[in-house]
Parts: sequence; structure tokens; C-alpha cells
Amino acid sequence: MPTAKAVDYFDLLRRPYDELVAMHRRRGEVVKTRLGPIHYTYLFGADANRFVFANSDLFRWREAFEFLVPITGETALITSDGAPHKRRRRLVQPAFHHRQIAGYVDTFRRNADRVIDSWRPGTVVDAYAEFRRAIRRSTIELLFGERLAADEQRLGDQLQLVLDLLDLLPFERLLQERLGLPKWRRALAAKAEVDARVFEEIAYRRAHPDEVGTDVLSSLVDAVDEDGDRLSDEEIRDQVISLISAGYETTSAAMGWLIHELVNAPKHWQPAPYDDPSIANLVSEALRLHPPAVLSARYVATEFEFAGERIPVGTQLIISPYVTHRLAEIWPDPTRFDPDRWDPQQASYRKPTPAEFLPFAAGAHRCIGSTFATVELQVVLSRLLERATLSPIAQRIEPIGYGAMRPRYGVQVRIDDVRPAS
Ligand code: HEM
Repeated sequence: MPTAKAVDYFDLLRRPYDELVAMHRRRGEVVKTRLGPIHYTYLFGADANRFVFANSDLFRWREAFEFLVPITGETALITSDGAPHKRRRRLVQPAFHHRQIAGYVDTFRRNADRVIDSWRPGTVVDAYAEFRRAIRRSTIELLFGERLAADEQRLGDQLQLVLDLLDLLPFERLLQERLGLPKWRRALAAKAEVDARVFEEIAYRRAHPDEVGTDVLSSLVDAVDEDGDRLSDEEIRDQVISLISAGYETTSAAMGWLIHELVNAPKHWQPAPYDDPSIANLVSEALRLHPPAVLSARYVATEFEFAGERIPVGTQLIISPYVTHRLAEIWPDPTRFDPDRWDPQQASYRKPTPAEFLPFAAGAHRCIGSTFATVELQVVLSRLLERATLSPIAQRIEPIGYGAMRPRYGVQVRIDDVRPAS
């Protein structure tokens, strides 16, 4: 059994992304690592992904994502298992149907335009931070509805304090929590305030059923399954907060990488409607080369064997979209940003399987917001290509984060041209 020596850990901390790929190359499909009491088993490659996605009942999510509970609540989808997960997912799903998302396009467009309207040619901006603002605004408007979004700035800042906890390393988080340090206390106070606002809004919606909203909160308040079952107020609150935590940093990160790649490959700076295949190909290629969810975790609840190795109960299992997306046997010239590889007209085109292209994972907990995120990225990108021309400036580009890998120092660009909204 290839057990990584402690030295891998230091490499992993120093150069985490390259080191994950190197670990797979050096040690194969199953890599067990240990540092003191912390045991992780990495399963690398498409076969491993296929196995993990097809056997969701071997795993539990609650133990794998326990650290999220203070942030997203007891009943969030990502920390639910079995029948309660199935029930909640069925009730949340309608807010993310294609038809519903078509109604969100105007909001994505308006908030992207608002950012571009504020730009002046000849100046330098951090395009990642700029569109992160737009994505934050759209997310809050579409999840909470217009009444709560009127206070978007304050709500967004409070949520940010909560989301910042996700960036702490496990031991830092433990220290913050156990000792009740200021970062932890501030975040919990902010969460209590957001919770109160959300409960107030749920009560308002229940008292005014005639005021039908088109936002996700309305959909959750109205949700009822065939047995007449509904989500409780606590469940609705947890879904809304966890949807924001799961959705906003990840989507902004993908947008940052897209802009970074595009300013360095100006031949792809071709305006097109958001639903044009050329735009979809750009988004897919950015999600391949820079998948915001670098790793996906599972807690092993039933022992199993994979590639001749026994994986015991209690193992924390990790699969990696990042590593899979950089395997040359699946993706020729894997580190090159090449949106044409997604063009079915190309002789070399081969549709990737869900085990080969997995930015949103697959199986029981597949990202419920994948269409929401993809359409948002397509709309924002389409507005950017149509309305502005940007060029790169010399800067350090370095990723940070595992749940939402993003450009650490942003994406600084020069604004060459801004065109009016059509
Ligand atoms: C580019 C953007 C996004 C990426 C890369 C992403 C990635 C993922 C991944 C990999 C998972 C599966 C985790 C696992 O299997 O362990 C997941 C789950 C989830 N995502 Fe996303 N996500 C994105 C955007 C969104 C958005 C916009 C929303 C909501 C508005 C969202 C809501 C969720 C939720 C609620 C889950 C948990 C589903 C469940 O446990 O049943 N995500 N996401």
C-alpha cells in the first residue's frame, strides 16, 4: 500500500495543486496519507471517480462535512444523508429547474452590465473582484428576493464573515471555535443576524401567500411534495444560507479564471449570445482547467475494496476533479487553455464522461446549482465579450483555496474599451 511519507504533507502545503497531480503520478490510484491522527485516502483517476459516484450508499456526507454545520446549519443538503437528504433535495430541486433559471437571466445580465458601466478605458481593475461583486448581488437577489436584497450590501458583508470561516485550515478552525476567538464570534454573530432576517422574511411570505415571488426563497416556502410534506422554517433557512455558501465563491472563482485565460488568449475574445456554443465551450474549458472544487470528500460508512486495496469504515476519502482534469490520457496537452477541445466538429472531439469531467461532481450529492452557475457564467461572459475589451498586465497569478480555488491576487487587467449596453 503506498503510504505517503510526512514529507508529502509539506509539499502538499507548499505547492498543493501541483503536488496532488504529482502524488497520483508517483503513487498511483490509491494513496493513503497520515499526519498524526489525520488519515486521508485519495482515490485518483476516472475509474475511481466512476466507482465513487456509482456507490453513493457506501458513504456519508455528514461526517465528511461536519465542519460546515456551524456555518450552514444542521439540515443543509451537503451535510444530510439517506432519506432526509433525498426528501430535502426533492423539495429544493424545483428552484433549480431549467425553466426557473431562464427567469434568472435578466438579473445576471443587469448586474454584469452594472459593473461594466462603471469602467473607464485606460484604467486598471481587478476583474475577478469586480465580477465577484456582480455575482454576489445576483445570488442574493435570486436567493433571498427583492425585499431582502434591498439591503444587499449589509447582508453580503455579514455573509462574507461567515464564508471567511471556510478558508481556515482545520486546526485554525478548531482553535477559533474552542477558544471562541474574535473571528469565530464575529462570524456567529453575523450568522445570527442573517438568520433572524431570513426567519422574518419566511414569516412574511407565509403571511402573504398571494405575493408570489420568483426567487429561490419563494420556491422553498411553497415547496410541497406528493405526500403534502413541506420544509420547516429551519430547513428553509439552512438551504438558503448553504446555497449561498456553496454557490457564490465557486462561481466567482470560475469567472476570475475565465478572464485570466481570455486576456491571455485574445483570439477567443469573440462576442456571442450567452447560449451560443462558443460561450459554453469557454466556460467548460475554464471549469476543466481551473475547477473551483479541487477536492471532494466522502466519509466511508461501509468497508469496500478498490484496485485491490481495502478501504475501512471511518476513512476520509478524497477524489479530485483537479487531478482528473489534468490527466494527459484524457485531455491531450492538459495544461493548455483550449476551448476548441469542446467543439464536436473537431476530428479529435470525444464527449467526456461524468467521471472524466466533474466540476460539479456526480451521484447523490451532485451540485444542485450546476445549471444556475453555468448559465450565470455564460451570461456574464457574454456581456463582457460584447461590451468591453481588456488586456493583461504583468502580475502574479497563484491559486488559493480547495473548496473554491480562486486567483489569490485577483486578475488585474487594463480596460482598453467599453461599449454601451445594447
Ligand atoms: C462554478 C460553480 C460551482 C461549482 C464548481 C460547484 C461545485 C460543487 C460540487 C463539486 C458539489 C458536490 C460536492 C460533493 O459531491 O462532495 C456541489 C454541491 C452543491 N452545490 Fe455546487 N458548485 C457551484 C455552484 C453552485 C451554485 C451556484 C449553487 C446554488 C445556488 C450550488 C449549490 C450546491 C449545493 C446545495 C450542493 C450540495 C448538494 C447536495 O449535497 O445534495 N453550487 N457543488
